[in-house]
Amino acid sequence: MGNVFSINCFGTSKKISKDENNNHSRVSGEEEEKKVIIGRKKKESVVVRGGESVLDLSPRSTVGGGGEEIYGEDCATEDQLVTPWTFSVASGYSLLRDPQYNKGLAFTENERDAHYLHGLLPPTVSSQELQEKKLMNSIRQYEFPLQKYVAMMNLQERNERLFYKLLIDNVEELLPIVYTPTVGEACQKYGSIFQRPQGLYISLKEKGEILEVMKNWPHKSIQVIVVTDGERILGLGDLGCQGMGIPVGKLALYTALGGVSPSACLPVTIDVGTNNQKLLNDEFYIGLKQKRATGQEYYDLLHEFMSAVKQNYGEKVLIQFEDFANHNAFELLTKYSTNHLLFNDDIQGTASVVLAGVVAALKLIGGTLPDHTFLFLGAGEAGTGIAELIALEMSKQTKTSIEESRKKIFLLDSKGLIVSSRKNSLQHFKKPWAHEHEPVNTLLEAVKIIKPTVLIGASGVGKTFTKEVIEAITSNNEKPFILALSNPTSQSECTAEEAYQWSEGRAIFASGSPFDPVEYNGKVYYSGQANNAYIFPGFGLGLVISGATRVHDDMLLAASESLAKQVTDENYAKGLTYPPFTDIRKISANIAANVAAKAYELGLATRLPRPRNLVKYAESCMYSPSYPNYR
Ligand SMILES: NC(=O)C1=CN([C@@H]2O[C@H](COP(=O)(O)OP(=O)(O)OC[C@H]3O[C@@H](n4cnc5c(N)ncnc54)[C@H](OP(=O)(O)O)[C@@H]3O)[C@@H](O)[C@H]2O)C=CC1
Ligand SMILES: CC(=O)C(=O)O
Ligand SMILES: [Mg+2]
Repeated sequence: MGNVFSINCFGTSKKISKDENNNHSRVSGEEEEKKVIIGRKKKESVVVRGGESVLDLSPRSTVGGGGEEIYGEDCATEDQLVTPWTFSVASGYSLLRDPQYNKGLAFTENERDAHYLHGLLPPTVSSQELQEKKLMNSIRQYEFPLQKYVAMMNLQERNERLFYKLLIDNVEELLPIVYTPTVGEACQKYGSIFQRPQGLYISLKEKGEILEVMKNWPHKSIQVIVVTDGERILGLGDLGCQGMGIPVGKLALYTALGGVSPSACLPVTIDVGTNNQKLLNDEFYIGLKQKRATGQEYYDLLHEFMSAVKQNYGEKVLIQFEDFANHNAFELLTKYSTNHLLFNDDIQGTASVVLAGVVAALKLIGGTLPDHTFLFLGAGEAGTGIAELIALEMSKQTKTSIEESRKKIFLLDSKGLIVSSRKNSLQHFKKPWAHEHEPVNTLLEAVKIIKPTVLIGASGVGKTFTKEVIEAITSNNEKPFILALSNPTSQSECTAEEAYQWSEGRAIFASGSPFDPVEYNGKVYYSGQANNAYIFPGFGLGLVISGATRVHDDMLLAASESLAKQVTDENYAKGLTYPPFTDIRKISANIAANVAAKAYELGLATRLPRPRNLVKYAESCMYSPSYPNYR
């Protein structure tokens, strides 16, 4: 059996084996498979993969002027198949098609010369700023948000740095495209708009082989994984495998908003089937066409996944559970949070962002946190998660028990107010909220009887904050704080316009998906976006930079405190309870620093010694989308 030798950057040589068919096997090893073009070397170009350079095996020209095609398909027959990846290609052509390194027209003359790019690009050399301007012009011309989403995803697949530059520089304009609300529509239509796969798909078919499947992912140094099983995608229900849009979108925010390097992010969708009949009937559906696996089969697959993550990426990779249905979400969180670095964004990230909004809102609505009475529509992951963190903070402030603090917080589910007479039939996460109270069937009745000062919608059902509901809360409060958290916009409990109109301009309002400013009675009202996107990127960065081993509730409080502190007088003057997303990288660095500080304080940080200035350290760790210069 012959061998090809490659030279690694430390000057030693390493074998690339050939299999029995004389095909070059993939470069193996645990190193990051990171390609850095290090320049022309005589007639071969050289690619460094994870500290190892591989002599170019790219095609030579053939008689007749045509290039020998890269993947050897020309020589494939039905009997003799070829393996597409057995040829390692390092040409200018492949550089242009590698989103991690591609710069498009921004490749300089020197780079074009060094990397065989002449002729493959038109003569103009553009700046990244000009590329950005051109792309923003083109994106703005699309009529529908979904078209913009597809354009952005294509850009991400073509030129990663330019994608992040656009997203960072135009965050308020593009966040609603790559994230809620448009990502919701994208997930619904994922099968039809599907072009190039993004993220890692792990289905029941991979049972017993998840570790092997994970090794197919090109990057080895993963720091953050966002994983969904697609069963509760925003407020849109079970979208099965098409939920992939969510981990992809969340991780784009980890990079753009939190500065975690894109190659350290891994989006995962676990496909155990779907109970969405419309998708099962859809010929373009991309997932397993079967009903959802449940019970032991489901938990075994999840367990194999969790074990494979630890085995492949180590103890310190952060796992974010996202958009699982609540009948699995709480159980998975309890089961794995003691032995993995993980959190559930819908339960915990949302809690942290809403607590921050409430604390900030005190400047506008008055009183202290324990002075307020909270009423939730929705007692699932978001509702009970938020309620629990508010109660925790209240009991810290009042030095009373959490049971005592819970008495100021009421939740309604689809069957009415959660009260003690329902206790036996309640899901376990609702039980702590079963107050001694007469049954109440509707939200309107509950608002009238309980007289909340803060109303929080986390039901996933749009239009449930009716005119009567908002009038009722306004009649009891000079300034009611109303949060319509459900996503996407179609599921929002009310619109900003409705909140301001029906409260006659008195409500302080925030929502999960963004609303434009509203003009009412000659005054412009601004509403904040109460979305966990404010928290998870900075929260995750804080965990990563401190080398945290576990997530602790006090870290969620630390993130929340930091976010609330960053609301400025200028924001308050506009009625905002969250700072604008335009400052999000600074906000994330501060959140990261507060979370990391808490990790050190709790003895849960392993990155030692502790950096003295954690904000500066967080900033210094953040990914920049500017193009590097290639030798
Ligand atoms: N803004 C943000 O950052 C976030 C927003 N969300 C949004 O919150 C919503 C809920 O998410 P999540 O908590 O995870 O979902 P869950 O499915 O866990 O919970 C939904 C809850 O709403 C209740 N509900 C449903 N319909 C009604 C109704 N008509 N009246 C009263 N209650 C009702 C359900 O009742 P029952 O238990 O009886 O079925 C359940 O308690 C989603 O739209 C999601 O997009 C979620 C996370 C973050
Ligand atoms: C924002 C979010 O995580 C959700 O709506 O599920
Ligand atoms: Mg979510």
